[in-house]
Amino acid sequence: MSSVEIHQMRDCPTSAQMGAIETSAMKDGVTTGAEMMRRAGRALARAALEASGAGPGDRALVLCGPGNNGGDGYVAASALREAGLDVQVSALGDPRNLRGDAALFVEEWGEAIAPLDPEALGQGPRPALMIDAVFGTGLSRPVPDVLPKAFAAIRSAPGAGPLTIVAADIPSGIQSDTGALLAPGGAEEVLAADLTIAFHAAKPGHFLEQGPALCGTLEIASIGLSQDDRTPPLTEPHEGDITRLVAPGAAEAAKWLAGWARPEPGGHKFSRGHVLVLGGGPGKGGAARMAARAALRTGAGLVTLGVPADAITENAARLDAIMLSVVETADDLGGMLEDDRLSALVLGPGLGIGERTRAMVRVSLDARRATILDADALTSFADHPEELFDRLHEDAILTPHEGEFARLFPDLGLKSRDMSKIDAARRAADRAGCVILLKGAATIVASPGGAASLHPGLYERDTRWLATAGAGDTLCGILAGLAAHAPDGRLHGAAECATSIHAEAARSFGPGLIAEDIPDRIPDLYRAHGL
Ligand SMILES: NC(=O)C1=CN([C@@H]2O[C@H](COP(=O)(O)OP(=O)(O)OC[C@H]3O[C@@H](n4cnc5c(N)ncnc54)[C@H](O)[C@@H]3O)[C@@H](O)[C@H]2O)[C@@H](O)CC1
Ligand SMILES: [K+]
Repeated sequence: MSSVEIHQMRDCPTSAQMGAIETSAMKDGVTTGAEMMRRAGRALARAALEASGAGPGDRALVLCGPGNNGGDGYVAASALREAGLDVQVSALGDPRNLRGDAALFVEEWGEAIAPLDPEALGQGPRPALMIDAVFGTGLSRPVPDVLPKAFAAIRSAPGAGPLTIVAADIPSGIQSDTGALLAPGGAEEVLAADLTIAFHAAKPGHFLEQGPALCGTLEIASIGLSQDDRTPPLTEPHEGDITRLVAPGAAEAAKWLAGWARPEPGGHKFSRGHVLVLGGGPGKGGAARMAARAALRTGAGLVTLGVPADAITENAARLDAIMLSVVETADDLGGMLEDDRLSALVLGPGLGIGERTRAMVRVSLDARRATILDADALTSFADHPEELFDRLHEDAILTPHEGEFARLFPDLGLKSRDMSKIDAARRAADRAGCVILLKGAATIVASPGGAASLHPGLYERDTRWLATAGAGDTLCGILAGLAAHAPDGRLHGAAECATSIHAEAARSFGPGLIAEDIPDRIPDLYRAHGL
């Protein structure tokens, strides 16, 4: 199978965009619908044979739906038959109603097609492999109850060996644009695949909400559509509204990191940027110190921590290369910002919630530096988010987790949104007038105007060890370290790169990771990428 690893720069199209890509390829004579379906179904069969280890004489079951996803299933059924397996096909809906390419492959299959009947399927024997080709990108409403019932019956049918379930494009029930599971409660366990073969590109639903829990392993199969011409230059925000999938592989990461993080030859510390991290009072300094250390490790030439006078002694005892300044009030901060070599600001980690923080955010934003707002700097505006939005500008970035995001954008928060996480971040970026980095297992970076990228900390880029106290503070610091010497208006690219550095640093440490470990992994990461 011509699969590619997911950590390459790729488009991550919605269902409508996927349709448009296919239509334009057919119009341009690149391929035909039947050819795409044939490639999809054959890739599916090959992957299923490989994943299950099944061979001639083994039983295979193919569940086919009422659309083109079902068409892929009929191709796979014929291919598995050709490979010598004992294949049964079971269909949701009447296969005689299928039109176009799918109908062609029903004819090619030419054998019996049983209705999707849980009782009959539960009698066994359980197959060695099953292909789920019921719904793909066309799922538009909750799946009928018969589907999870059929999956449950097949799983518990009598049989000797294990069952491998392979999903065509996306597990049936997962909405391809949002990752939401459109199925009755409790269906997630029965509908889960061991392997998902996504066609042409990974879709948002593979990374968002319940998607990752149901996909198993994710592989991408080419179906003969050209891939490359849409990929934008590295580090530039993506024009248009196709989400960019950001998880660079080694070669791309090297170029990317060189562009963002490598010092200029003959430069000096000020040419590498000066980051100011603002911190809170005594006993509250850990988060800001971690952000500061991450900024320095990432490549800022200088980092200063600004804290109230009564927190100086404590911080001085913990810091060496990082400088300390007394910043009691917003006026003190305004004074410091007269030095225009201060190029990036971090406000939020451990800063405290309230008027002091709000005043410092106002002064920072008015100074028009690269300004990263996180944690307490966001929560301080929960009651009056418009006051924040009015001041934000294109050199500012908000880095909320879902909880902080919901405080600023209640209608776009996880519990109330009726759109994908990606579109929620896009809307928020438009409303706020700045870049939004919305954290999670899939992190979204969105800019006003629609550019959006998705960084998947999932599948082979699993970052589960990042779910630890203070990890977000180090992300702010990494971002500041890059933004400190990034050209104006390039925060989207800096945010993509920071998310990757953060994730890769965490992954390279692995089990037992705590936030303090993250900055100190960065030198190895840079060296490994030839910086
Ligand atoms: N040319 C193409 O369009 C190609 C499509 N491909 C496959 O086709 C899929 C998309 O095909 P379609 O757009 O036909 O969509 P699907 O096959 O995913 O499903 C759409 C069909 O299911 C029905 N449906 C949707 N939700 C339902 C529900 N909850 N209950 C009952 N019926 C429901 C719709 O009315 C429609 O008949 C992709 O995921 C991919 O697997 C591939 O074969 C490559 C080529
Ligand atoms: K499917």
